Amino acid sequence: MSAKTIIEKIWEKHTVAEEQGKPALLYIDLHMVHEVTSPQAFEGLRLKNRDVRRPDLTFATMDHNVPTVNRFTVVDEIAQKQMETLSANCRQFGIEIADLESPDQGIVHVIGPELGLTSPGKTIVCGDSHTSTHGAFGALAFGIGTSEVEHVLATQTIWQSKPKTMQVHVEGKLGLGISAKDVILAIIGKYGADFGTGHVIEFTGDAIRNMTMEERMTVCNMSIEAGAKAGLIGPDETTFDYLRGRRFSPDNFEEATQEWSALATDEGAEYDARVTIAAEDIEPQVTWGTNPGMCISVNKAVPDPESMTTEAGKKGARQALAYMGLAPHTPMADIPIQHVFIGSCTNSRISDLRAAAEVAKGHTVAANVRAMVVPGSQKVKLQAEKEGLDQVFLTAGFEWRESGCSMCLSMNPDFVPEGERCASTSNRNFEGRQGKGARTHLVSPAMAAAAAIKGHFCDVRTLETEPVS
Ligand SMILES: CC(C)[C@H](C(=O)O)[C@@H](O)C(=O)O
Ligand code: SF4
Repeated sequence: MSAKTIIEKIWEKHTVAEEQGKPALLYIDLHMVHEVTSPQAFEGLRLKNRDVRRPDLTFATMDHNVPTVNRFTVVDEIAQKQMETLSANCRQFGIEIADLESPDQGIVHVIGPELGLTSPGKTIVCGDSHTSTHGAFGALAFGIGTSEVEHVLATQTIWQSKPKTMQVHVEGKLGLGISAKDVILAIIGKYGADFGTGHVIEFTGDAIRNMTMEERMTVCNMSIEAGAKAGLIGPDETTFDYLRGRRFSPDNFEEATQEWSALATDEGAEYDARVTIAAEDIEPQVTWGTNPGMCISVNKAVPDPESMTTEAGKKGARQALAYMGLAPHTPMADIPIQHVFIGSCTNSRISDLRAAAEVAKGHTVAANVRAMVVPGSQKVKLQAEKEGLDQVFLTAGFEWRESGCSMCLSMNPDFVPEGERCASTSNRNFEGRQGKGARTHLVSPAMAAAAAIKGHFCDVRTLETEPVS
């Protein structure tokens, strides 16, 4: 038998039907649902008089539209309608939902792993691009469109063309104070925002192996920002330790771990493409432009579009700098910010909040800065409050919010006003992402907290920090 990657192993185990040169029909083990991309899909089922094939493999939450202050007072009519519709659909079709009153509510990609719904070897889909987050557990997890949501609801399968495979190898050891966010930004910065197109990425190497599950989720979350279909990491003891005892983890857990271990990419298996990056070269990253590939070390200056190697690159950089209101050669550390957002499915888990609190403790948010911390789920919020992190943030002058997608995208009351600048721990810095004319700079939680305190970007490694517990 030939050597296989974990990607091929999961693919083959889930193929229901396949014809040469055509997409394959894949079985889906877990379907996560949220309020934005599901209403039409459920409506489609009703119109065709169909049922949900496996409500037990479907799980819903509300996250995008949820206000993070006074969450029960939704002023936006569309938001209110989408949330009500999701509740009604889940009632009608017998799907479990983590609604606003549930202690399980949170961003869909935060709660899946928390509940143990996400596990190695599964095929996982959701009408949401950052479904790749779940790949951190060695699952094949990818975003789908609304018509595909309907197809999965009705059949528990999906048509998919076989993706190519790519290995992204992060060699060596990360420097002190370098986070998973810096790693994924540096990879996308080095190879561009589309190098993964058509591929599923497997992240490998010591730097990845040494990461916690939460850090691995940050890396896989942003594989979609490299253009990839999905990103994953082979499961190991770190994965099993995280999942042991979670609500939906299998009863025969130890047996399951043996099966999961067998998913590992075989020695000698070949990928369609391979790139590497040296961990020790990675510095704290900040984006300067309007896609996640436009990023650089905080200790460098805004690049000169004229230094780009292609005409398209020059044009793209010129446009990005015009939108961002930045001049070439400005040191990144000199750029003042007015907003800080610590949250999103990339960086709103407990370890992210701990990292930010460690920087914030004993400091005060700069006078001209509005900074907010938005936990990814109610569970994260509760845990943070148990540890006193909310008090650390509040004392330093940060706002402490309820869980949801919040300022990651302006689909709820949290947004950045036109022309203003935000240091954000989210995953997308596209034009208008955090509000019309808003200027987004992607950073890690520690770097965001440091920017909040200084009022401009700074290398977090140069700040004095205090342990929070
Ligand atoms: C609203 C949703 C469809 C969207 C996505 O697919 O990713 C959102 O989560 C995002 O991050 O842009
Ligand atoms: S936090 Fe942001 S990226 Fe994640 S699902 Fe919500 S809107 Fe999308």
